[in-house]
Amino acid sequence: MQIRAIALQHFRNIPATRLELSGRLQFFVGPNGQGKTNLLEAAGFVTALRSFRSADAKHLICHGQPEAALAFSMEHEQEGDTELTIKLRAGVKEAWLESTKVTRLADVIGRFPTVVFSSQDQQLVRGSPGGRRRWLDLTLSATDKAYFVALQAYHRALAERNALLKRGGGAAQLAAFEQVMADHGVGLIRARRAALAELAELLTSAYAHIADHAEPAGFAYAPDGDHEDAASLAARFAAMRNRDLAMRSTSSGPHRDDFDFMLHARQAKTFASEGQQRALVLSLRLAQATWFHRRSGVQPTLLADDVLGELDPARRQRFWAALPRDAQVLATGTTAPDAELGDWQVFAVDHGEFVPVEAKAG
Ligand SMILES: Nc1ncnc2c1ncn2[C@@H]1O[C@H](COP(=O)(O)OP(=O)(O)OP(=O)(O)O)[C@@H](O)[C@H]1O
Repeated sequence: MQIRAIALQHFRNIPATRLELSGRLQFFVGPNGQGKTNLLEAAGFVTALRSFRSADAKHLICHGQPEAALAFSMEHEQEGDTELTIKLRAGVKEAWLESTKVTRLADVIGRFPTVVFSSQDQQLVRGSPGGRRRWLDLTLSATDKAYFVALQAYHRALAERNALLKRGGGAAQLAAFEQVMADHGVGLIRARRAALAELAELLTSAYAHIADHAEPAGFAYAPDGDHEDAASLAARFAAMRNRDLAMRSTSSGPHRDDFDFMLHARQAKTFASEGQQRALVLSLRLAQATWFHRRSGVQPTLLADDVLGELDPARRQRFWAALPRDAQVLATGTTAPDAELGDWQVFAVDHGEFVPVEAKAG
């Protein structure tokens, strides 16, 4: 997939802009706080109609404006030239594919894959389980509609059970929601286990490209209760009922799953060095890109937010060499990219304005 044009209005600090993107490599250069990440954040919207850094859409609308608009023209391996338009208002998000309104997220999620490489990614290794779960759920949801549907159904039933627990609800009603959660929950556990096994192989191979030494990398999946079938998961929910009534929320289940990053069969969050953790999360994003491509046949657009600057020159070269040759890359940095890293279309970013920088002659 290649994004050929991006038009934004009142998105964060970008008043109005239309960028025509030519070729495979675009670089957005400028000092801190000018709007480089905002542009990548907008581009990332095409995958799941949401921001990769803010859960709350109201932060995305330019201060003092009632709404923001984002429009994308994309060349797509399977769908040809496609236009996607998104409008954001306080509490309201609407999207159109061509001129057809999108009514279900399931119809677009993952059709336009992007992968973000962010300087915040080390939080995936070191931070709370919620961030890792969100990453895994998005990676699976984007390539497996059944997973996305099961995840939604599980979370709907979980929300209903929690509401009932707060009201001190009866056993029969709780059991009904537990059955729905169990039916969908076992599928989530199974899919997560299989995906992490496949992603671990991709992670090890990407890590070997980026790091100085090839080291076996992977994940240790820690499901919050390992259940092979719905009956055993339902029994677990039932067994927790009294405790959950006292806590007024569902204390265990797939919504509490976690996994650790492993390097050399040791927990990366405690044993890996800063540099190893950085190489690990870059490898994770490469693995995610390969996963998307393998599953959908669509080459994701890569959004590299100030990652080149973080790497020493040797790793920068290796990272670059590890990217798929035919992937579009939108990258940001505070200094212009090295010429040897490719033939970039460069835009200077200044207070939300994007100005094409002419390529130097010769
Ligand atoms: N809703 C909003 N309305 C107006 N401006 C906003 C809004 N949200 C963020 N900003 C502004 O956007 C700017 C941040 O832009 P961005 O995060 O893209 O920076 P950047 O160019 O990537 O910088 P860095 O190199 O520091 O990462 C800040 O000046 C911030 O005040």
